[in-house]
Amino acid sequence: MHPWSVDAALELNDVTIRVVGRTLVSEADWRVEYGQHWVILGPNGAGKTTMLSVAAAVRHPSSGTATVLGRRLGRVDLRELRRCVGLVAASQRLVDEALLEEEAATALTVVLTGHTGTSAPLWDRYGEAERERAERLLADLGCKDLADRPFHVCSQGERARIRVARALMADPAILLLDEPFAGLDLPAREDLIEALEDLAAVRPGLTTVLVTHHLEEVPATTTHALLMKDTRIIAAGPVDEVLTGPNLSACFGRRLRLDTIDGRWYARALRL
Ligand SMILES: Nc1ncnc2c1ncn2[C@@H]1O[C@H](COP(=O)(O)OP(=O)(O)OP(=O)(O)O)[C@@H](O)[C@H]1O
Repeated sequence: MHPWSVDAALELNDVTIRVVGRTLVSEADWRVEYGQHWVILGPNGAGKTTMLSVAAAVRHPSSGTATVLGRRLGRVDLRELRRCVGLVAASQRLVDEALLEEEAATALTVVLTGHTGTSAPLWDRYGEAERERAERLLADLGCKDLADRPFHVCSQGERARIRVARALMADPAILLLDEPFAGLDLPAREDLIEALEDLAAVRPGLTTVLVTHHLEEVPATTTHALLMKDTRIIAAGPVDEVLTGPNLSACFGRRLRLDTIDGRWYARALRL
């Protein structure tokens, strides 16, 4: 298929993002095709979350153009566009979890609120079909048995998977995950990675973008990688071409060695 004959899931051309007196992203060119699975890596403050906020139709470029799901930011109603984008970000709660905790909402209820994009459940909007869909999504994320468990008693790892199920409830064309592994212990991290790998198999059309600091957290199903440093993209493309020792060393400013085991990536500092 010719790249110009079809809209990309995401397309940034020469995008710069400035806030008062500060540049957060400089001259970014990035194209994500439907069905691709990207990881964005880079040191603290490199601009990863800012890039994701453009993809989530939360932030406009200060200059350049950004197209999300074929719609150009600045020309469309962002709220409408945001409904087509699933976002899981600890820093940007789309759901008032405190409220749901207070009401002892179950995991299933939390997922159902993703259908209406609301903090509280709107029961008259959920029928049998939505209920079945929410149960199926919990099963897809390996949380089938949690449906009736109050969300507030679920472990951090379980909550992380329930949040992904909630984000998928609106049937987004693209799923954005900003450090979804933060605060998870090793088994919970591995469970979430496995759930994301299973998701890629079950929903081949879904496009995903994951922001993380750790190579160990990159799912084996990842197809493309983007490395950022000091507001700039320093490499972007197929994962095998981008995730290399020299590229990661340049990105993180340390001499790193990269190993792959069972399709996953591991990095450590080179010792002399
Ligand atoms: N609204 C803002 N005003 C001023 N500076 C900001 C604003 N938002 C972000 N920044 C700064 O821009 C830089 C890039 O932020 P961003 O969150 O995109 O980085 P990141 O790569 O996701 O970092 P981390 O890995 O630490 O989460 C940071 O130094 C941050 O402090």
